Amino acid sequence: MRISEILKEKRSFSLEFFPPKLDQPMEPLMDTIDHLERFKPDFVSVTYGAGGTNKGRNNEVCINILERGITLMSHFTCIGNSREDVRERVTRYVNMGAENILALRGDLPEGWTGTGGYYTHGNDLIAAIAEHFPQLCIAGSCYPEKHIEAPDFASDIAFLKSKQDNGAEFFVTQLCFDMEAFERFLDMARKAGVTAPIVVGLMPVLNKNGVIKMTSSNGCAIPPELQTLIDKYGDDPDEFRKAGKEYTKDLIYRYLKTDIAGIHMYTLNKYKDISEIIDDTGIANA
Ligand SMILES: NC(=O)C1=CN([C@@H]2O[C@H](COP(=O)(O)OP(=O)(O)OC[C@H]3O[C@@H](n4cnc5c(N)ncnc54)[C@H](O)[C@@H]3O)[C@@H](O)[C@H]2O)C=CC1
Ligand SMILES: Nc1nc(=O)c2c([nH]1)NC[C@@H]1CN(c3ccc(C(=O)N[C@@H](CCC(=O)O)C(=O)O)cc3)CN21
Repeated sequence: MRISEILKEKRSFSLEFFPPKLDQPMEPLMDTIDHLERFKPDFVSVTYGAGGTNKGRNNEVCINILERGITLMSHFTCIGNSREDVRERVTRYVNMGAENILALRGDLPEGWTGTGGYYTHGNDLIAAIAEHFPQLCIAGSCYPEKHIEAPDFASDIAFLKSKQDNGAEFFVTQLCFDMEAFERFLDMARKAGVTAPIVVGLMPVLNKNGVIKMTSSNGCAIPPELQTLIDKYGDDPDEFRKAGKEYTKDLIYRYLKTDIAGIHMYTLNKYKDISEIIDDTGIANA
């Protein structure tokens, strides 16, 4: 199903998985999906390896999701893809039966200054996919705390608007723990004419290093409450996870009070804590 159609009817609840590295087995991920399938997510996304290291695994996981009858949205990036590569890979993806795609520039591999491919940014990739694959529902990404490379908010939001103009039908946000920043962003985007639904990308707080790595590499703030958690339980992974789950649930409640189109939760390929968060907050039944 096209996700844009789902978003017309309800607030979505969705999950994100990443393919295992090439030398890792598929079973743990399959086991995770087996466990999380019962929540009947409106869709699931599958990430796409930077530098193309696990593109093959992305395909495998996508096929599996479709075989399960779950609505799929694969990530797809410009990194290292010529014009022909994009045409070929997206054609293969459409032929699998997929109807949705998250079109991204992608993370630049260490030392790179550009995508090393024909397209240079999310917005031109979106335009190309929209032109050649009108049957696909295209999503783009957006940045409540602005993209780390963007010089200012105004330009980042102008590029966001151009993604919509180029054919993106909805957006998924970067992780954001700072609710005030999020509300400001939402306001700015709407004022700039971004009318498409905005689904929140949500990173569960389960592991100190994961949180620090993702926030610092993406230029996201660690609000005082989260910093307190790090200071208090940083040396005790179990206690951190316990407190982090409560923090995550609270974050979800706060997001649900805002004008968002859905919650897209990173599963980090784990199911126990994720299931607990979904059960306790009831987000799967909203
Ligand atoms: N937010 C999300 O849900 C997800 C984000 N990502 C990551 O997000 C990152 C970037 O992907 P996108 O959002 O597609 O990047 P993007 O191309 O939209 O933006 C990247 C940077 O370039 C600037 N920019 C955008 N269009 C431009 C243009 N036409 N000319 C000059 N500058 C422009 C932006 O302000 C930003 O600083 C990657 O690191 C990707 O892997 C990955 C998965 C999901
Ligand atoms: N810049 C950027 N690149 C991405 O690939 C990306 C985003 N942002 N934001 C949205 C989603 C979220 N993604 C991710 C990817 C990894 C972790 C993470 O915590 N990884 C852990 C390892 C997890 C594990 O293997 O158990 C880490 O320590 O890197 C979180 C969110 C991928 N996506």
